[in-house]
Amino acid sequence: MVPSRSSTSISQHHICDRGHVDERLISDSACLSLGIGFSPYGPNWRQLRKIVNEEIFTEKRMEASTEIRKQELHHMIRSITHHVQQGKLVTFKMEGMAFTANMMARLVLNRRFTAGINSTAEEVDKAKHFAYLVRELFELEGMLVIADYVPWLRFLDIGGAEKRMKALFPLFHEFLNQIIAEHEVKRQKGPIAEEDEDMVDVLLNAMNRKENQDKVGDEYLDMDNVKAAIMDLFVGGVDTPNVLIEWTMAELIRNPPLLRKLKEELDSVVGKDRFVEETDIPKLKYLRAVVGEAFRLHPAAPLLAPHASLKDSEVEGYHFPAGTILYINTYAISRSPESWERPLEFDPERFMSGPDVDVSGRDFRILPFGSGRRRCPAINMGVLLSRFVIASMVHAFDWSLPEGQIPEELDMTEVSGLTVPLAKALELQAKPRLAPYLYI
Ligand code: HEM
Repeated sequence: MVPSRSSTSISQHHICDRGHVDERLISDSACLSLGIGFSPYGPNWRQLRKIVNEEIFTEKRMEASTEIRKQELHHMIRSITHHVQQGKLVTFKMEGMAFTANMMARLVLNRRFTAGINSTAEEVDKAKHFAYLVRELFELEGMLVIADYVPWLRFLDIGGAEKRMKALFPLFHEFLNQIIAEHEVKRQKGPIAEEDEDMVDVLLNAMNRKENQDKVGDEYLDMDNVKAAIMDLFVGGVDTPNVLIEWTMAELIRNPPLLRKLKEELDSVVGKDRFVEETDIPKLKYLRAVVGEAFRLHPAAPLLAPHASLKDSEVEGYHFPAGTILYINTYAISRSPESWERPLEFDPERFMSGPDVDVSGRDFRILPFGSGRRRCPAINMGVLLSRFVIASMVHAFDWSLPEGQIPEELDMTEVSGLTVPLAKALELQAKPRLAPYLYI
């Protein structure tokens, strides 16, 4: 699909929604097709999306979760400091993953993903099991499966993805049942203040509302919808920000003058006696330009999620029969020389004059979160997290490549999948650069 005008047409005429679901993902479990991300357009999706838009990703809840993001970021800084003290390299992806997974797990499920130093043996076991489930799901989602392209070869299960999915889904169901049971126990003890509700509570409230109970058939949201939505929200929020964050760091390491400029901005706005706060971000114009440029050059999900035409349609002379699977190549769009000067160059200066880069789906030259009604519902959170992590990392540590490696030769090879991370995980040396008492 060619850049801007086609995307505009598709979005405006609403011909394009999620019609197709990855066959592997739903074949052995109704789970994903009943949630948000992979479900086809219909009453269930409309209701879940309304809850997500109007009750989950609201400004009020974003504000209420500030402390969770701050605490988890400080965990990340402490974990990196620990590596430094042991003379180890920092694998940026692993630290980022622990941050996003713990933060999302707390927001969605009210529990951490990794165990802390004071955790009991039972908590450690639970955290390990949870980590296993999520890693296995990410790996399977990213696998290239021949049968998705040549369906009649499915019976061969080349690569074994289907067998692994079959083994994984019962474990996921069991895990989700436990989470729901824990929430039910908590909820029976009495009403929960709005600011203490996690996303599971919000979904359970919606399911239990009289308005929903009175509905029938596809209109009715049941426990399977709630479980599928829990998975979507957790999984949707862990990998994508992490991929973007690792790419941004790689670009900064490869371009030392840009890294220096960002550090100078951070020092002048934040100083050296405290860590970055989310409230600093509006004053950090260069930071916003750096992250915007990373969204342009490295969209985490380059083909978005698969879309499909809902009816026979004509767009700019191309005919799309109903049911055509459409992949929107946002990677090609944001690297198109028709839209951008020097499109392959990482140059935050392009966003330094004028308003901030718009990644909300209105500027069809840059669509890291998609566009139209199936665009990411968590754009504000995704942008905020990416800016907050990059600002904090660049401000709290001096970063350099391991001995003998030079920035210009950093391996920027990509690996393909649902998301596109660096093929070789970024490994860096870190040195704390702020007042020493902050790292204790
Ligand atoms: C940098 C961060 C993020 C990026 C780049 C990103 C990107 C995307 C993209 C490209 C899509 C598909 C859009 C389409 O197919 O048109 C999507 C959908 C979705 N994202 Fe995000 N996302 C991010 C953060 C998050 C977070 C933090 C959450 C949850 C807490 C989340 C939850 C979802 C969900 C539920 C959908 C499915 C929406 C639907 O089909 O109606 N995302 N995201």
